[in-house]
Amino acid sequence: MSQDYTTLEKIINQDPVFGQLSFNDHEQVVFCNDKDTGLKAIISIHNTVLGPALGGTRMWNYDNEWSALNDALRLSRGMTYKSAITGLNLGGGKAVIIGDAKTQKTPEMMRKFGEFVHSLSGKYITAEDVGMNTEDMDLVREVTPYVTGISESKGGSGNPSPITAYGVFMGMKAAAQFKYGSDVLEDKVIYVEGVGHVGETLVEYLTEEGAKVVIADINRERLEEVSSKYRATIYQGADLHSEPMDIYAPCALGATINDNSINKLQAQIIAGAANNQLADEAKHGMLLQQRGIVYAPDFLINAGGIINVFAELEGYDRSEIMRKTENIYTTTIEILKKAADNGVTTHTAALQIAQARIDARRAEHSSQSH
Ligand SMILES: NC(=O)c1ccc[n+]([C@@H]2O[C@H](COP(=O)([O-])OP(=O)(O)OC[C@H]3O[C@@H](n4cnc5c(N)ncnc54)[C@H](O)[C@@H]3O)[C@@H](O)[C@H]2O)c1
Repeated sequence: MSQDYTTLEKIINQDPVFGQLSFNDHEQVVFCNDKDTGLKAIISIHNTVLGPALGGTRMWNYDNEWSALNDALRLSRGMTYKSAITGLNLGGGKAVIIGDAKTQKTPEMMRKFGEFVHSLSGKYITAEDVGMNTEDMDLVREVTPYVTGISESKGGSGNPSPITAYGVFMGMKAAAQFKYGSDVLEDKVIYVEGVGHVGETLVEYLTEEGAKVVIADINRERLEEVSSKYRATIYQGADLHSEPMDIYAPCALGATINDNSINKLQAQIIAGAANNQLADEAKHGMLLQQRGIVYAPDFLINAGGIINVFAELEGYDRSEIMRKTENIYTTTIEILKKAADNGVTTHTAALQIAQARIDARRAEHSSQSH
């Protein structure tokens, strides 16, 4: 069941914190408030069984605080499974800052946020997400070592988005191999929704391969820029999800596969970078399965970025990062097959593998402590 957190009555009638549906065994949630800088942030630590909770910080002008909390909870849970399925020794965490990244973000705010991250002593390690860039992470680095995705000039690995895009491209090709028996994307009509850091590089890969790429974004400047660079067609209509297409690549925010969009979708494959694409994992995953639409699980195919920032912690080796990211192709094929063989949704198949790894590590920990 998807959660409706938009009416006050519904919020009051549910237990407003631990009882809400996005709360799913999260270990710790930290509310960060600083009047001087205007910082209002939520750090959500979902799980640290496999290692410290690593996940980016998103700055977004949320409709309300409830919506921000839900985003943090859902995103941090996704990070747990992303790292687990990718074989990284990391837990899942994520932070959100409430506000407009264009007009409200200041260096003072970023440093203050860094102090809150530091107060968790490494249990949570941050990075960039929507509304953040490497310069912001450099500011956080001034006050805490628990940050990744800092500039190359400062010893970091820089912007992880191109690697994320490469992983999404690999996942998309794997889904095409599974669906069409060929992973060649030439002439496929592919809609990329959101041409920000990841979307743009994905468009580059797709146009290089000769796909017919259509792009959509709420930011007109981005559209013009990406369109002129890669000769991608700008979507002019008002209802992208109902357009005839082969592949839909959600690369903006989450939950675009929802009650409104799902029955209109004409794509045969969904493969994109956005986190939490399914508004309701069980229900919408099942509907996609019933409609024969191959859904490449988001947390599996968008793991390139976390592979990249993890390498920053472990010692940066670009060729190893690219190899691990390329491996998303093989893992995606395995998961799509597993889902088909077992009659479960692709999301469930991926989740089961990730959960098994966490459970095994938890069992190891508890046997060691007895
Ligand atoms: N950057 C990474 O390495 C990385 C890694 C894993 C997952 N992701 C996820 O991928 C997605 C994109 O990340 P990014 O770093 O490219 O972010 P970004 O902020 O650079 O780009 C997002 C783009 O989406 C556009 N957008 C927002 N709402 C939209 C809407 N309703 N319709 C169309 N366009 C819309 C924005 O204008 C922007 O251009 C996010 O969901 C993020 O969480 C990113």
